[in-house]
Amino acid sequence: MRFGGLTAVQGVDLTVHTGEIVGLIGPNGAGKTTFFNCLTGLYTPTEGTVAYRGTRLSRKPHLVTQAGIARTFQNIRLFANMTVLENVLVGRHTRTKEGLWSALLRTPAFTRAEHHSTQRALELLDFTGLAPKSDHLARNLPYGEQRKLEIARALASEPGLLLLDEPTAGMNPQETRATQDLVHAIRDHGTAVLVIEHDMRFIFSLCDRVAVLVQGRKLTEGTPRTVQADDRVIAAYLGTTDDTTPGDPTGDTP
Ligand SMILES: Nc1ncnc2c1ncn2[C@@H]1O[C@H](COP(=O)(O)OP(=O)(O)OP(=O)(O)O)[C@@H](O)[C@H]1O
Repeated sequence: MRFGGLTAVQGVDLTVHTGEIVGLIGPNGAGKTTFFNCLTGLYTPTEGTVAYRGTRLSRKPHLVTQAGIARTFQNIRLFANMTVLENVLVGRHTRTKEGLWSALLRTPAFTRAEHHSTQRALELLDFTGLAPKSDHLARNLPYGEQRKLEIARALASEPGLLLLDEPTAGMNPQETRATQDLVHAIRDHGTAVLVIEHDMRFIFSLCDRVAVLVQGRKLTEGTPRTVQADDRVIAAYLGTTDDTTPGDPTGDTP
């Protein structure tokens, strides 16, 4: 993926298996979010294709969601003036087949689908611990619960792969621990998880595997223990690789 003269992501190949949590780490500007944006159709890669379960993915975000990939964003993107339940229901739209006319005419098929969606959304609120706040406006939730709601909304599309972009950013240690438990529970329910995060303690205790991006390329991939012990990873974070790190054109260590 190129932006003018800058190659933000190049030749990154990453497999996430069902029942696995994979971490994607790398210094600021390494291309992590760009990689997510290429996967989810927000960016059209200047070269290459994106495939999921052997099928080439559409470049339209809602079709990517329909194909089974859901995501959360670095900056929370909730419908602030809608309730918690309504936010999750919005996440169901790619899983409901009823069209505009059946909605306007409130056909029996539409009513059944609506009932099923509400049931499923309530189950997800239970699962994420937000059920007692289902009728609260999203904007009135504390920060940690807003992040949880984003995850619940993403899960509403019943993804096979969930992409989490910095899910613990701005959280206190208690909220971070709760998020870790939630991600484990999601994995245990059979959803593959790929997570970007700067909190290394969180990533190394959460993930089964970790991939490291540096200047848009995959530097290495392995178990948390292997990656933690890799001198090249430490050098990349400190900006002491042979190449200068992005955002540090002098190559000076911070
Ligand atoms: N829409 C865009 N237009 C131009 N350049 C972009 C765009 N999006 C990302 N970039 C550039 O691509 C590079 C990778 O950015 P990206 O946000 O993917 O990195 P990141 O690893 O997610 O960083 P961070 O950890 O700081 O969020 C950066 O140099 C960034 O400035």
